[in-house]
Amino acid sequence: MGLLQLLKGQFLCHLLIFYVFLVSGLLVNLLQLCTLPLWALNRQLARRINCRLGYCISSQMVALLEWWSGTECTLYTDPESYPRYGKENAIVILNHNFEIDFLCGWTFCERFGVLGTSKVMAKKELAYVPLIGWMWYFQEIVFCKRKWEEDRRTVAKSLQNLRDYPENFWFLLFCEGTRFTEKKHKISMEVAESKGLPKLKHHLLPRTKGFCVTVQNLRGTVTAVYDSTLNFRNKETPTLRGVLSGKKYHADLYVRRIPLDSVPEDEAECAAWLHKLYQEKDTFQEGYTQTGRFPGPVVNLPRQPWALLNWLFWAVLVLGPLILLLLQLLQTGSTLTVLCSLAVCIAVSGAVHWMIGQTEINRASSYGNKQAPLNNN
Ligand SMILES: CCCCC/C=C\C/C=C\CCCCCCCC(=O)SCCNC(=O)CCNC(=O)[C@H](O)C(C)(C)COP(=O)(O)OP(=O)(O)OC[C@H]1O[C@@H](n2cnc3c(N)ncnc32)[C@H](O)[C@@H]1OP(=O)(O)O
Ligand SMILES: CCCCCCCCCCCCCCCCCC(=O)OC[C@@H](O)COP(=O)(O)O
Repeated sequence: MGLLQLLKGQFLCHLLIFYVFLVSGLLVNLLQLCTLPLWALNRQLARRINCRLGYCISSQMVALLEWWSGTECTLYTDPESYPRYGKENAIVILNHNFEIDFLCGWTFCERFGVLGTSKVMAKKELAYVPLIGWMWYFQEIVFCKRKWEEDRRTVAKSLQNLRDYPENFWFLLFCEGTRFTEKKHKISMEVAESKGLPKLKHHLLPRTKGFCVTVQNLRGTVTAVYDSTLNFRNKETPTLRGVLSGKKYHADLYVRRIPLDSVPEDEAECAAWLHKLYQEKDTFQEGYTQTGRFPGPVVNLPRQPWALLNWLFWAVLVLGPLILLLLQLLQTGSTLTVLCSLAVCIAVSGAVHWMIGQTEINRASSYGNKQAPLNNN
């Protein structure tokens, strides 16, 4: 094991990385708060500023994946569609099997220049995650409670807000609604059976309402659906803890561009269209498990330096004062101040632990663990 690799596994390094993330994130959240009056005066300018501020936070996690862990992300896609990525508004559909799938999604956003504007339909609970959840509020992320009676109005309203968004954005939908577990898979296949739908091997049965409401509300704003299927080589099961410890993973992503015009307008037809799409996705995953690759050619998409430069900027800004403080503490600090500093370190490491916990599948919600009652409206 090289010295660098040894260093990447050290708790002190993780603490420093998290310190930069935490302090810079809080500063960015504060700046975002300061833009509140601007929303009333010049909404479009406020949105553009918030995209860039949000980028300062999310790109730190991308830098962690690309530069710290050195994870490789390979894109399989049709070279004719490729030039349009990042230059149009799109709905992205992604399978939800991995703890770092959102991070791989962000990496692709970064490479196509839409990281600051990336959007998602996220469960409401994530709005309360410090830094990321607070940042999302200013980035106009669409939150849902996964209770259709309540979501149908609020989700449509949030989607309508995006109709005059000033920059190109990708809107991510995990139509399965929750992360894949064997138990959730078994139950959702019972639902599939009761609806006369073919069984899926690698996906949960997609929830169609969020997709249909998104298409209805963003038609005319979004031009395509990017059907994206993610997997990892050699049956890797990547984790955020692994990434933080410098473990290198190999992600493969297959993207098909589907013009939005070909998605039916009628709700029942739209739902059937989505079910068919997931059956196709399932065959791609099956092919991947058999051959280790997706159909279609590989497009070379090198990592960009911006995420790393952003991290270095914030690291210089917030680590300098910390080092000065620590030196002063060592010279003049009483036992009490040293103990207080230790307590702060313990609190910070507790915060990392809790935030990483949000990404862990074994701490996933119970959503999808039992059949929701059949809904006819
Ligand atoms: C490639 C590049 C990538 C680019 C990345 C771009 C952007 C990145 C940006 C950010 C990255 C950060 C990512 C953060 C991740 C956070 C993600 C989440 O939080 S996922 C969870 C939240 N999102 C969703 O749930 C979306 C999908 N859900 C829906 O669409 C739902 O319909 C809903 C709108 C949320 C409503 O939920 P509800 O529970 O009320 O669902 P339904 O009404 O749909 O449920 C009833 C329906 O489902 C059938 N049913 C019952 N039980 C099950 C079951 N166990 N499994 C499947 N289906 C079930 C039931 O019969 C009803 O069927 P029907 O609709 O036909 O009546
Ligand atoms: C440089 C950065 C260093 C940072 C170190 C640690 C930072 C930790 C940051 C935590 C970020 C939290 C973002 C949460 C995104 C989680 C996405 C996710 O996967 O949500 C799950 C939902 O889709 C479904 O929920 P379930 O029903 O499966 O339950």
